[in-house]
Amino acid sequence: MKVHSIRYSDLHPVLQGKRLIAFDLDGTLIDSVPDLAAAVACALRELDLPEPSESDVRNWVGNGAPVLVERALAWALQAAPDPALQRRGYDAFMTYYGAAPSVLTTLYPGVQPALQALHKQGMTLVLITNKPERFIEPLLKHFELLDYFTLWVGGDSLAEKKPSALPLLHAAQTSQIPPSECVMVGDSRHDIAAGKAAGFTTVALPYGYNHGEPIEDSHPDLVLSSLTELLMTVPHATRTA
Ligand SMILES: O=C(O)COP(=O)(O)O
Ligand SMILES: [Mg+2]
Repeated sequence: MKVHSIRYSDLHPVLQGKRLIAFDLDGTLIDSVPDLAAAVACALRELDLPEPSESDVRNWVGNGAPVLVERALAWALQAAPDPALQRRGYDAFMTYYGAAPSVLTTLYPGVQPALQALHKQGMTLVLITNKPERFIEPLLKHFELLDYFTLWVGGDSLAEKKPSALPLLHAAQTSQIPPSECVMVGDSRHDIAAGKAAGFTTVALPYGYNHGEPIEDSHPDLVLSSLTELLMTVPHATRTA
């Protein structure tokens, strides 16, 4: 038996029979913590409170902006913030972050070519983040990714956010693709929990923000080291006798 020819498949086997891929944003496509941390620090300074470090903020990202601000205030006060202070902190954070959401933020390696290739393959790509909706479009535009996505959902777009299945089911339903043909790709336990609850296949990336825990603990279907592995070239040996 000898190897007659080699063909290369463009897609990872986990994408076999799949038509929709839902991507998380923070910690999956973009390393946004430097800008988030800068905005949190400015907001706390405005309230005459101590400023957390970037690595503190890294552990607080994942449950949306209100919870990020609440965690920062609780850290600074060593107690839960009252609603009035939470409101002031949130408003200040939103103003500072809105003014500079992509100054220090970078795209993770391989993201652009992976999205471009998946889009070219005819995959429906959607974005599901817990970040407030108003920041999504400017960020996708800044990184020239907007055209790859047919739909985006923010943490404040619907009645529930990840780990709820709701935003994922909304994306599947809007795209008229059954959950069994959908994949959730993300960096945090909330992405994996939401994906499982929605009946999506789950793919995790270990380089983002997961509250300091290994993403393997959430038991995703697959862990990849970068998005380019979704396009892993697999040699197929066609054998002849
Ligand atoms: O804003 C957050 O808390 C996290 O956003 P993500 O869902 O894109 O990771
Ligand atoms: Mg994330």
